[in-house]
Amino acid sequence: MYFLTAGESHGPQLTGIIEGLPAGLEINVELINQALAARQGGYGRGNRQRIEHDQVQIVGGLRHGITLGSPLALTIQNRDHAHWSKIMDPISPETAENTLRRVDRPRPGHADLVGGMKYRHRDLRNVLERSSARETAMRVAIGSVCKQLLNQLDIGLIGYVQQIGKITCSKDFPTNVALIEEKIAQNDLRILDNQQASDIHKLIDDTKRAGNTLGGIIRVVAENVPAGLGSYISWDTKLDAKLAAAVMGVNAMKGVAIGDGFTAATNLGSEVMDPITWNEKDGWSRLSNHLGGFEGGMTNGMPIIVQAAMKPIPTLYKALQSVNLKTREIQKANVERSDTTAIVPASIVIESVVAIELAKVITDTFESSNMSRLQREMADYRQELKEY
Ligand SMILES: Cc1cc2nc3c(=O)[nH]c(=O)nc-3n(C[C@H](O)[C@H](O)[C@H](O)COP(=O)(O)O)c2cc1C
Ligand SMILES: C=C(O[C@@H]1CC(C(=O)O)=C[C@@H](OP(=O)(O)O)[C@H]1O)C(=O)O
Repeated sequence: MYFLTAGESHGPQLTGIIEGLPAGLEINVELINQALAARQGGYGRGNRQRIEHDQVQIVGGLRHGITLGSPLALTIQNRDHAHWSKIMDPISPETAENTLRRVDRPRPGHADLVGGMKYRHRDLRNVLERSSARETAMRVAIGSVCKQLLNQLDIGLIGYVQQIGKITCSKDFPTNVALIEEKIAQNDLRILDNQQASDIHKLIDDTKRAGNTLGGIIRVVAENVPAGLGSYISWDTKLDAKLAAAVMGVNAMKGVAIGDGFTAATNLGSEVMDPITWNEKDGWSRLSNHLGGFEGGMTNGMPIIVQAAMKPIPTLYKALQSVNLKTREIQKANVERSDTTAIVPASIVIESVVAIELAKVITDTFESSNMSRLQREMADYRQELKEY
């Protein structure tokens, strides 16, 4: 299975294609739209989200709500395009008015300067339109399709916010997906400990007032994943490596950890390895899960735990120093309308890319041209693991 996205932030639409989904997979479009709405939400977002009302259209690969096994094609309209139709016209030549509105003061921390240098763009809009995290809306739509596939194989997963700026949002980290869903539904920060919400709202408000931005840490948990997905055989078959690449592929991510991650490096072996146990009913298991569900690049049957560190948003309303591309004068960086923090939507994006990687490894591992056959194969495999 693989996927591709296309589309600019203020272009007409986002487009996505997923190839390699089994035929016979029931897709609930409402669930995709719910995930898209969740990605638009969260405290700390900028005004763009008041304009957009993300809804997916499925324009290929689906008939009567059931996949055909052909490529699934999805689109999401950019409502804001209506205000940018001249500047973002795909066909007509650039107008004189547009030339005056070129972006020429690159923002530190965004793709502007290096993207301009590499592709030799003189209008940095040609870079920022695609480097914008607007594209993550499509990854969430694709992720929701993959999550539905996983759910139909009894695998659950959820992403939530663990830390915002310097505030740690919970001391306990449960692995029960239903429990996490229940807790994060109680606030607009996707945090477990609702009592912290007002402190965090204040932190975001103060940061916004100061023209500054915040990052944070996201945690994703996947439960009931069978052991043995991925392989130790070669470096590029390790599933933890693929997850790390997918997570780092999300805009603004600066770190990925599996399980205890960097903390494992400072602890003793006895505090990090997860002792093995067995019982008749459940088969093989572990007494703890410091390794986040991975050994040898393979799932080991424990919940998968992935953490992602997101840097603060690069566009600062109190802009940092930059240099004008045309005049070479030192000037303040360009300010595009921006989020103060996007840690909440990013938690849904990270959940989505983890779902995509899990769906990929499953459809690549098992015979997956038909969903009920895949379900049968997966059930047989789970039974075999139990009896090992
Ligand atoms: C959901 C989400 C929303 C974002 N919103 C903004 C934003 O409003 N302004 C901004 O400058 N960067 C925003 N970013 C971050 C930039 O897209 C990102 O920093 C930029 O593409 C450069 O890539 P890099 O940080 O991965 O190096 C957002 C990221 C995500 C995941
Ligand atoms: C459009 C989205 O996020 C955008 C991501 C983004 C960036 O630089 O990454 C910059 C902002 O773009 P704009 O200037 O158009 O408001 C965000 O709003 C979205 O998440 O749907």
